[in-house]
Amino acid sequence: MSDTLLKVQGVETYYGNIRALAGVDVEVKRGEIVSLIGANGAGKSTLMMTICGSPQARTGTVTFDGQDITRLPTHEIARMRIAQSPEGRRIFPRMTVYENLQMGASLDNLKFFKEDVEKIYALFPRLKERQAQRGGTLSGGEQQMLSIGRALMARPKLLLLDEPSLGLAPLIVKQIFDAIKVLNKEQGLTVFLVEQNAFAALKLSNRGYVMVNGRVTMSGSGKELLANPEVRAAYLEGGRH
Ligand SMILES: Nc1ncnc2c1ncn2[C@@H]1O[C@H](COP(=O)(O)OP(=O)(O)OP(=O)(O)O)[C@@H](O)[C@H]1O
Repeated sequence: MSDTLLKVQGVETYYGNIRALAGVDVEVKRGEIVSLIGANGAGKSTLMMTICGSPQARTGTVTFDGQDITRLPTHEIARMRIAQSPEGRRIFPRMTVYENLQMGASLDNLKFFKEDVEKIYALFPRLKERQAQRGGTLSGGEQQMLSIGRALMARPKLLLLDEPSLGLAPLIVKQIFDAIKVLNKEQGLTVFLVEQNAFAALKLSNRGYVMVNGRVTMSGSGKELLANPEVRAAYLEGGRH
């Protein structure tokens, strides 16, 4: 079994005539937390969505667990156990917390359902307290916890997180990032994270990539990128750190 879980090679993704990704190479090894940072519109969400198959890459390849998934439909990619907490959380607002978690469970794993829900409640006790409450009435932080919890119900090999800290107070961001650390350390979960909060993301990550205008312009360990003067000037100076 290779160390590499996800490999993105030379990927170009278009919206009509607009090229959002201009030849992206990214690799995530088993057990790593890897972050992708960059400004608004750099192409970060497009890369997440391309990994999930919608939109598909026009050129290049996405390989997951040794298999070329570039042209697979999204539901088959999900069945390979890539789960996503998308930008904006996208929970079901009229369903309860518990029902939202049910929606994340895959038919393949129903025998683990109770155990998996309990694990998520242990990770985010707030969700247990709110289990009968409708998703749309939760706070932003609780909705983010639910979005991550729902993704975890799929028992992912790779968890994709798109801007989990967006719009949340620093204390809540810390709770969520601490939970990601626990999942990684205790369950060995591999995480690929898109963030504008570069400081929090790089601090948490083994490695990181910087994206500018649809291209990866820098990569390194979380520590190296945090210390890099260009990264500091562009993404960290004046930020919360
Ligand atoms: N559905 C779409 N149709 C057309 N263009 C799009 C679409 N989605 C994104 N784009 C364009 O693709 C580029 C990359 O957008 P993307 O959302 O991937 O960036 P991002 O780095 O995730 O930014 P943000 O942090 O603001 O979400 C932008 O120029 C954006 O305007």
